[in-house]
Amino acid sequence: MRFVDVTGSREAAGRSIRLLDMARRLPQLVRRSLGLAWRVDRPATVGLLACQTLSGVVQAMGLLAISGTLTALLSSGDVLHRLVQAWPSLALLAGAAAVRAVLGITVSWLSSRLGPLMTREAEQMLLDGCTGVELCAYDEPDFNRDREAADRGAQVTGDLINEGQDLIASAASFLAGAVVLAGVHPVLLPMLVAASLPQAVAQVSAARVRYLANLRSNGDYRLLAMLRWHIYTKDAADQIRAGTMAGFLSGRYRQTVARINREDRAAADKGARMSLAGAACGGLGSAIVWAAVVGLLATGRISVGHAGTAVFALQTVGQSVRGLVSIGSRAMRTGLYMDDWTRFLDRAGGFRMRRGTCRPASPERIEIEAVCHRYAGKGGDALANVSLTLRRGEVTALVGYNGSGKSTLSKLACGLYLPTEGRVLWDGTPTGDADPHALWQHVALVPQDYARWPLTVRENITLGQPSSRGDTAVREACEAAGADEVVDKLGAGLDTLLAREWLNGEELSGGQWQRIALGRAFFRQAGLLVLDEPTANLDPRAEYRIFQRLRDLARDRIVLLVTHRITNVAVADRIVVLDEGAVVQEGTYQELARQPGLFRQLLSYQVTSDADDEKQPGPGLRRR
Ligand SMILES: Nc1ncnc2c1ncn2[C@@H]1O[C@H](COP(=O)(O)OP(=O)(O)OP(=O)(O)O)[C@@H](O)[C@H]1O
Repeated sequence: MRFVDVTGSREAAGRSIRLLDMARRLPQLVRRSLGLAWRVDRPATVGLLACQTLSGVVQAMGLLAISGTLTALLSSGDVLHRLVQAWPSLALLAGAAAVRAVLGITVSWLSSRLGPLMTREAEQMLLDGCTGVELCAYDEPDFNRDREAADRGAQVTGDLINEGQDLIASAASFLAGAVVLAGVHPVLLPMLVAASLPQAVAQVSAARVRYLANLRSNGDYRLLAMLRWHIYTKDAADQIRAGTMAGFLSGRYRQTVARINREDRAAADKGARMSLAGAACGGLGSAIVWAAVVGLLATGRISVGHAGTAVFALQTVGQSVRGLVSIGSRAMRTGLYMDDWTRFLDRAGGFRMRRGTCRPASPERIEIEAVCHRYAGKGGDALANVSLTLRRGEVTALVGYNGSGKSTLSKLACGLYLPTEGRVLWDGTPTGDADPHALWQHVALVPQDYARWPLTVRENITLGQPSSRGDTAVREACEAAGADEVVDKLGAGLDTLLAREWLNGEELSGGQWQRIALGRAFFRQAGLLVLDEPTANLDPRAEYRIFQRLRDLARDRIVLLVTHRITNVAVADRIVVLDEGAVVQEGTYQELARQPGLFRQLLSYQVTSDADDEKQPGPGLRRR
């Protein structure tokens, strides 16, 4: 059981991390991190840049002060005279150190302020991106994989500001040291950079190895997240216990963790070997540079004071080159994750809603014309050549076996899916040409798996869009759905929070939740009401009330009802029977009940099972 990256495109991207590639992309990364920082907090971004620039300048001044101090101290004359001569340089040195310390603290304060803001902003942008994709995106494995990768990218966005800042600091420090070193003797700087190259190559290679290992474990990380969710949330807690599944699930978890650990260990070992080889070559290179300094001093090409300055400058430049490479490779890895995030935002996984701009009115007629629909990755059509007209004032019922395409057809009527072939027309406008949000203003949908929002009852009914009539409208909708009885028993009425796990929250039964879900559909003044198995969890009295109300509701809207309760579909003006994605019968209850066909078959099963129920006393009756 493993999630698989079908295209392998991310692995290919990971393999492309090379030193030159990194050098090319680092400025991009810094720019991108600064761009996001600018978006969330401009003064802090300006402050950061100013502090870093100042810090580099101060460091260069400090190095020059070292040169001045050493030259003064090593010159001839008595000690007091030499100290007096060295005094201004010493003061500059101390001042530079103090200013750098203050700047360092300011930089870390500003970075810690910006980092979390950037992460939250990146998450928000991702959420906005997700709500703007076509519903069919969720049926595509690639979309789900890209979305999860983008989520990880959003999480690490905040790290990039620290890494970006460290990079700028190392670059400033490198520049300061390089200027001073080049002043001491021009041969030293290129020698030092050449000596640092092996370490740079090793560090980048090690970062690539770690990123690729992480990429290979990506599917396993997703699996762990899924298992964790099922193991520790309430949803399946009863079934894990009653089904004694705990051992099986944690065994699966352990197996997956073991796979990740194996990958991690192999990457860590390989990375360490690379770093060791790089460090050995780097050490040899450094020894050559130091030997060059000694050679220059011995041959009188540089003074003792300059040699002392070279020592400090070499240390500074060496440290900053190592910093540039190690932070650079870390930033590169973060950048690859961030690439996943930006790529997702740019294309919304390739599923951004791009429909028309027509703003349809509340529909009088919905015409479904020769519609075929095929889900992603499926070999056959869920709907094949379906034609149907839904009219305001009518209740149309869809019936058929499981998987016959009823829910798919209802979602096409709502414009949630666009048909792969054929058209769905709202008063003549194809759903693909309409502004989707304007179209959904006219839709009230109770799907089979309705959401149980952890919000108050009121918000669960209004979906955060209260009407001008306030609670009166909410109460009317509750009454229509039979949810008034539920609300009356709740401690805080409409203000009750429907989330048991939170303080003062309440839990509802399955049927009570269904009444709330119906209440929210009745509250919405929408021209199309779609009820998919609206009474599956209701008791017979509540079910009776709902079906009684349907006729009233249909007076000024189109009602589409999907149900397996065949005896109840008599309420519908028209019944459409689906079988394997095709319409096989259409007519009134009386017409279809008389004709031989699937409807009569379905009806006979239900009537027989109802009659059997009547004949066979329940267990309680038998006991008596
Ligand atoms: N999101 C999806 N991705 C892929 N296939 C899907 C998806 N939703 C439904 N299907 C497939 O489409 C076909 C029709 O499903 P649909 O949910 O429309 O049937 P239904 O008649 O509503 O079934 P039921 O009575 O069980 O609710 C089924 O074969 C199902 O497997």
